[in-house]
Amino acid sequence: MTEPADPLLSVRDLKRHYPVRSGILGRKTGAVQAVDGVSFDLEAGETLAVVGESGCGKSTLAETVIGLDEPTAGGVVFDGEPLDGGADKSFRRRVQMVFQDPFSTLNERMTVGRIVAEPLVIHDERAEDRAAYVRELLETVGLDPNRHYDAFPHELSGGQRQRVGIARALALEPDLLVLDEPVSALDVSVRAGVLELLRDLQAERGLTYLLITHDVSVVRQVADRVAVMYLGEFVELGGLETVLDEPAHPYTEALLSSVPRVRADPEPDDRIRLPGSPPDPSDPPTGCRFHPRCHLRERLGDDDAARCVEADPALVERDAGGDPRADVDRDGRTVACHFRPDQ
Ligand SMILES: Nc1ncnc2c1ncn2[C@@H]1O[C@H](COP(=O)(O)OP(=O)(O)OP(=O)(O)O)[C@@H](O)[C@H]1O
Repeated sequence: MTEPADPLLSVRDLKRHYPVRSGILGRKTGAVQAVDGVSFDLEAGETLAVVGESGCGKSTLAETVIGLDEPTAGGVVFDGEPLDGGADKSFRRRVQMVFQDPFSTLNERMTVGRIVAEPLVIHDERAEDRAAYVRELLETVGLDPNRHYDAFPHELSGGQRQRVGIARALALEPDLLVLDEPVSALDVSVRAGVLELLRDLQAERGLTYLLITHDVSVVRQVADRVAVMYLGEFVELGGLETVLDEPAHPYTEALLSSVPRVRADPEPDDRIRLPGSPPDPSDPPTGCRFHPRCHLRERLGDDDAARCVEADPALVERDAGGDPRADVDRDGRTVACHFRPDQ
C-alpha cells in the first residue's frame, strides 16, 4: 500500500487578530479576532469552499493563508514547506489569487495583453515568446486574442474582466488558486460560465482551489468539501453533500435554510431565522460563539444549555482516512457543537 500523499496545503490553528486602539495615545485595548484558530488540509486537485456571512473572517483567512497578511499565531505549510518567514518566490509563483472585483483589481490604463503578462515580467519568465503565450492564455479562458489582447479593461464586460483576472492568475502555472468571491460581482447570467471555466481549468490542469464565498449555490456548483465559518472559527467541515444535505451544526442549518432551494422549497415556517446580527468579533461570546443566536439551544434542558455557554466546543479533529473510530463521522466531518443532531 502506498502512503497517502501529504496535503498540498496545511493550515494549523491559524489566528489573525487586529489590535483595537483607543484614546489619544492609541493604546491597544482589545483585538478583533477575525480568524481565531482555523485548521484544515487541502489535498492536491480538490476544491475546499469556505462559506459564511459577511464579516465572519473569510477574506482575512484567505489573505493570511497566501501570505498577504501575517498570522498572529499558528501556521501554514505549503507542499511540505512552512511559510515561516512569509511567502518566498516559489510560493508566490505556485499560489495565485483571483479577487472578487475585477473592476477594481485590473489596471485601467494597461491593455489586457500587458495585464496578463505582468506576472511573467515580474518573475522574468518567457521573455522570448511572452506575447504568443499570453494570447494562448486568453484563448484558454474563453477570450478572443485578436479582439481582446489590445483592449482596455473598460471595453470588456464584467465576465470578460474576470476571465482576464483568471488568465493572469494562470500565467505562472500555479498549483493553488485562492478564489475570493470570484463571481459575486458578476451578473447572475454570466456566473455559470465563469464557474464552468474554473471547473474545466481544474480538470485540465490539476489545479487546487480554496474558494471563499458567502453564496451556498456557488459552493454547490464547484466544491468537493465545505468549511462553514462563523465569527472567526470553522464550525463544520466535511464533504459537500454531507454538509449541505445533512448539516450537523445548527449554524450550518440556519445558513442553509435561508437559501431558497430549487427542489422541495421549505414552507416559510420551516425557515430558521437567525435572530440579530453576528456578535462583535472583538468581544465574542463565551463557549460556543453561536450560542446567543442558536435555535437548537432553545430546545435543550438547562444543564445542556449551560454547556453551550461554558465549554468551548473546539472543532474535534477527526481522521478521514483509515478505519473509523467510534467518534469518526463516516465522511471525516468535523463539527464544533456538543449537541449535533446525530448524537
Ligand atoms: N485591517 C483590519 N483591521 C481591523 N479589523 C479588521 C481588518 N480587516 C478585517 N477586520 C475585521 O475582521 C472581521 C472579519 O473581516 P473579513 O473581511 O475577513 O470578513 P469576511 O467574511 O471576508 O467579510 P466580507 O465578505 O464582508 O469581506 C470583521 O469584523 C472586520 O471588520
